[in-house]
Amino acid sequence: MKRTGGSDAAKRRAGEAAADRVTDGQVVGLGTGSTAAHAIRALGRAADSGLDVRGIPTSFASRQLAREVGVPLTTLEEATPDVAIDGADEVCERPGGFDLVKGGGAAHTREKYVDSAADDLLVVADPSKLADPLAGPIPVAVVPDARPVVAAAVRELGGEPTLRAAEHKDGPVVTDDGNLVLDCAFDGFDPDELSAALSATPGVVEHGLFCGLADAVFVGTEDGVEVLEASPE
Ligand SMILES: O=C[C@H](O)[C@H](O)[C@H](O)COP(=O)(O)O
Repeated sequence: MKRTGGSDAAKRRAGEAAADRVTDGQVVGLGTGSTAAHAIRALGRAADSGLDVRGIPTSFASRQLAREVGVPLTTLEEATPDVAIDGADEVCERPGGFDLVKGGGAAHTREKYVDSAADDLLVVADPSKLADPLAGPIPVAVVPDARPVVAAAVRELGGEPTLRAAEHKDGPVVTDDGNLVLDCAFDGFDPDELSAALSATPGVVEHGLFCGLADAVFVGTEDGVEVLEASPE
């Protein structure tokens, strides 16, 4: 579920600090959400000042924003991202890295394959996103016809699925790829085990657990940015 606790100034500091890590000639996975949007805007300004950068968007929204602010775009067919900058709904440190819950904006399917393809994943967040342990719910994108069987499988795993409703239309949220989202609440879970079980469920397109993918987390605060680097395992 989308957490809305952090201030926009904290999100901006995180986004700008991560964008600052991008170097000339790099291809950047452009995450989705209000925090990643600040990184995209910063990359637009950097491109304007002469930085050679190309972005691979993870959603309709990040593509639109990148176009508006002047980040040149490319695709996974043409390039591999050197780095991805993406937000998160929850961040929890683990040995050797971080576990994330993503998908509050229903973009986690594209985010997962773009973030996974990047050499480095930089997460941008505010302190309200730090969690230990992860609490969820876990967004699960499903093929629309498969919703009842995926919901039954989630209940078998001990979860309670809720079809995500759209805010400004009657009916459910439909993802950029035409899928539905089940927000699945669990009363405590092991991220690796749950991730594997959800990935193995027929009808699941992608889920919002990103285990061990992130290399660093930029946490914007009211007066600066704290950078959490993945600790050695
Ligand atoms: O589907 C959306 C994404 O996973 C976002 O990166 C995540 O929800 C965080 O968004 P925000 O920075 O707006 O809190």
